[in-house]
Amino acid sequence: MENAVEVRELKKYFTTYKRKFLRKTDKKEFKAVDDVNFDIHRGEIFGLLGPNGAGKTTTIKMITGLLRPTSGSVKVMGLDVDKNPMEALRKIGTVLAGDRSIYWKLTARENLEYFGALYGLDRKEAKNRTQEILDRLGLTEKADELVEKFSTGMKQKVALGKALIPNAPVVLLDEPTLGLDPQSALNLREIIMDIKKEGRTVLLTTHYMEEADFLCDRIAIIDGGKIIALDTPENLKKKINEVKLIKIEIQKVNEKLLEDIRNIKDIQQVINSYNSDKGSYELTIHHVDGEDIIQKIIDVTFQNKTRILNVNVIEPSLEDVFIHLTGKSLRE
Ligand SMILES: Nc1ncnc2c1ncn2[C@@H]1O[C@H](COP(=O)(O)OP(=O)(O)OP(=O)(O)O)[C@@H](O)[C@H]1O
Repeated sequence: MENAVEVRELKKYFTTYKRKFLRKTDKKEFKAVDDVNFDIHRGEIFGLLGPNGAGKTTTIKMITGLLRPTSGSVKVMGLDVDKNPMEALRKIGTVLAGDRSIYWKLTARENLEYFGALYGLDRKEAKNRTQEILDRLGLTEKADELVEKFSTGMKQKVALGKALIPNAPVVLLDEPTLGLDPQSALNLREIIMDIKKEGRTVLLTTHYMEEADFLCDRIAIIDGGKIIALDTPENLKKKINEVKLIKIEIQKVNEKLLEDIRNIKDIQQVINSYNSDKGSYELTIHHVDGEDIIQKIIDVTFQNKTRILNVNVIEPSLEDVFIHLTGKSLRE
């Protein structure tokens, strides 16, 4: 068996109702996950990326058995999650995004020992593994303090400890570094690399492209409930090699200016974002090597009475690949 996780023709349709005066009207079917297929190889770090509402959480919940699919199947280490839920779930350690399932009124040690018992470890094993994990996460000194007194980074580490306690072959981490300061995020990324070094498989969702680029062996990009690309970060970047990128920083922006730039020949996409540190706008412009393209952008901007503060020709990053494929920024 080569694959740690196999997802086949997975679908989750939700029925939604538009309410009118408390009466249910307008029944609609919403396809949150729509025929998703992928394999996660043993020992790899696999990233699942997508804009808000793309279907990541719904997919993950079906992999961990928290949600039943409308149709399709998920196998974890060869075990069908629907047919053998208990056995399959013993193969996955999980941290869900914004996971409040660690107990703030317990200490870090009590939390991990408790979850160890839930995963069926005997008392001695739970104690030993707890100590091992506390050491590894650098939490030993604070192990006997209440989690409620911990910083966000430390709470996140305890949550990661919860995913590690069952010593499962697959570890599922949903946004593990969300809201962490750079040092804590770096620290957590090193721990994720260590999990891989032990030969375990990691499924990771993240909003940080650089993190996905650095950590993941392969990445699936999901949008509108469908996988729209799946490859190594390098290959994904190669896919938009023919696309050139220009970033311009401008003082102000309006719809007409954006429209005028979009109408320039050979320009494919214009993404506008506000840089609150600088108080200026940044346009990322995707084009296919048009002639005098920078001059044309400058002319149009000038005609719209806007000052250009900076122009840069840049190499595509994974974030640009993502924008190119989905038309959206990951942090929109
Ligand atoms: N119980 C539900 N009933 C109806 N619609 C739902 C339900 N759960 C999720 N959805 C919808 O399914 C879509 C996918 O949601 P999901 O939470 O999987 O997205 P996501 O990719 O995890 O997004 P985010 O990055 O914002 O967490 C969304 O449009 C959401 O509103």
